[in-house]
Amino acid sequence: MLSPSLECLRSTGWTPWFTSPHSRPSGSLWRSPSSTTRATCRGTLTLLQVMREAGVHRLVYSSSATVYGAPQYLPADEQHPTGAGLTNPYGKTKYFCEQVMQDLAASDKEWRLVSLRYFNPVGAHPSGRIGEDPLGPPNNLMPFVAQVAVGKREELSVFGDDYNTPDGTGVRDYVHVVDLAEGHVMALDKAFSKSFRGYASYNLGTGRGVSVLEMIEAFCRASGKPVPYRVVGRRAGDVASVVASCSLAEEQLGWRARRDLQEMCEDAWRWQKLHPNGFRSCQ
Ligand SMILES: CC(=O)N[C@H]1[C@@H](OP(=O)(O)OP(=O)(O)OC[C@H]2O[C@@H](n3ccc(=O)[nH]c3=O)[C@H](O)[C@@H]2O)O[C@H](CO)[C@H](O)[C@@H]1O
Repeated sequence: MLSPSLECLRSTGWTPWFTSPHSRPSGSLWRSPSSTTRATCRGTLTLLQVMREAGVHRLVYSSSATVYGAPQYLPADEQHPTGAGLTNPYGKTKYFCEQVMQDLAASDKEWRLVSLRYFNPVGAHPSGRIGEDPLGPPNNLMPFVAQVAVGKREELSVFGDDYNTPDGTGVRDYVHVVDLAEGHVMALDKAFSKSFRGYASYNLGTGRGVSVLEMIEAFCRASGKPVPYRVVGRRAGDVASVVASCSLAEEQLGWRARRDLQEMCEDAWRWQKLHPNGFRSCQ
């Protein structure tokens, strides 16, 4: 199993490797926690093993704000404890992989490992040609809202309005996918910089919290379409608020999110409107 990957790594030699979440997780991860663990942990461990065998030591890793669990303070910075009170299996796998990378970096000074803790990636490429195409009903908020706006689904279920937040609905730090992509370029620069060795993690968010109701309102404004919704019970594993402190990424990577909520909604809507059936609409 390892040999084709090993060959590929050896031939490229210097290439840093990314590993991404196997899919946008959420409700589905509760239905099959063991496959989430298998896909995320086994894939990362195999990749690290193959990299070591091939003498490739640079990696930009896709981690998640979920490693903070229910945050003890906000905005959560990189010093915030991780691993305690994790609310879902996906967060546990990301925490575990981060721990393995820290141990590797401590055991061998050749490693240069950069872990990016994504907050809530949303939006689409501004061209409207690349966007999110969930398989089945979307588990995450923005793609669901987009499918309601385009008429594919009747209404959104708002998971709880009794949280300790300004309007009672969950607050998250949504970040435009293009900002996120730019964060990866900066992280690559870091992995290649002469002064960097070992392991570092960075939050990628905006530092601004947005509630579910604010998101619905912003999407209606961007699309000019209504988004009917109904408040239902809380979703298992959800926390009230998660907001990033991104000053470390700004200081050490030179990265800052530049796109606001309106732009996230406009770009997601452009993609959804042009591709009501996702990538199948491209054929
Ligand atoms: C519990 C859970 O699975 N958390 C995952 C979900 O985080 P999040 O729960 O942060 O993201 P999300 O987009 O699923 O939900 C954002 C907010 O919208 C609310 N909401 C969401 C969908 C919906 O149909 N109605 C609704 O009200 C939800 O309760 C939350 O307050 O996605 C992240 C990636 O982006 C991480 O993978 C998290 O592990």
